[in-house]
Amino acid sequence: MKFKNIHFIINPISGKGKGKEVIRKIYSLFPKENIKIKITQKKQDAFDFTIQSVHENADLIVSCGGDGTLNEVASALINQEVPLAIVPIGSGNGLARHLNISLNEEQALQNILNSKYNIEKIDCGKINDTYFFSNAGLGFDATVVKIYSQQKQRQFVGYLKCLFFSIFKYEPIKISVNSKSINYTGKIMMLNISNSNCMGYGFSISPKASLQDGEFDINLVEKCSWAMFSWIGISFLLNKKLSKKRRQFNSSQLTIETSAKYMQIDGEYHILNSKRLQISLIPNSLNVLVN
Ligand SMILES: Nc1ncnc2c1ncn2[C@@H]1O[C@H](COP(=O)(O)OP(=O)(O)OP(=O)(O)O)[C@@H](O)[C@H]1O
Repeated sequence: MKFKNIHFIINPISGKGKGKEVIRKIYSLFPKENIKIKITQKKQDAFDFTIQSVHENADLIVSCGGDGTLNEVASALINQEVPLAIVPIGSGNGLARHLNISLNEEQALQNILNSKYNIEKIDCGKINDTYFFSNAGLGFDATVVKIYSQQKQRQFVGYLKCLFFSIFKYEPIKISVNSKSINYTGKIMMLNISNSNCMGYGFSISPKASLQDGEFDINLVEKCSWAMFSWIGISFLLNKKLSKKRRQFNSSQLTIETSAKYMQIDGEYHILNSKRLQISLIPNSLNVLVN
């Protein structure tokens, strides 16, 4: 095995408690002298444990959890040499899918053990003081995530239900977006900023997004009727533009002024405490094991 001091950061409740099963598998697969296991108990633990692991000279840090845990571990590794590996046990797993990491936890662990992955540098995103790795959004997708975060059914069917309920809850929001490629002020249905090409569950609204191109792939959907928005939803599935209300552009820097009270960041619900969002891409800032 290539790595001699692997630290596993495990969220035991991720993916309906799959984390506990992962702990057993790690102990059965990896030599004890080469590993350290840290189990999170609450939000922020994964971030703090990762910072600690860097100081303890870990040569690989493995996030075993969903997108929330992954966001915390990766945020602590920006501009550090030590690489990140992912054992995806959440529900969406957007970044892991983009990186072609096995969604079977035992296989993902075997691939780390047998050094099947390569180390590559990827771009990361920053919104004010918060990092993101997969995608972030304001408007409709944020409403879906907000409703999803309040319910217990954390699987695809649950997600579809939230999508349906969001149609009745959602109100278009006022926004002003400024970047080198677009200046837009008006009401929107949604604004999604993608670093990776996958939002979770294999679903993508920006299939050309690359983690290594130095730019975000951005989709802005202007306020429109629900019939038109549904049509645009179909355009996302077919990967065709189909409507002038959907604008697509690339940028590495954006400034947003918004009346929105919340947004989604890597599929997690975030309350906004500022009306001004400074969004920037940090190129080649994270070392990740990829397939
Ligand atoms: N022991 C714990 N008990 C309760 N919550 C925890 C614990 N450890 C971490 N958390 C928090 O649990 C939340 C959800 O974690 P995570 O996203 O990894 O799993 P998930 O919700 O199953 O996956 P996904 O986000 O892909 O649906 C995170 O906000 C994390 O900080």
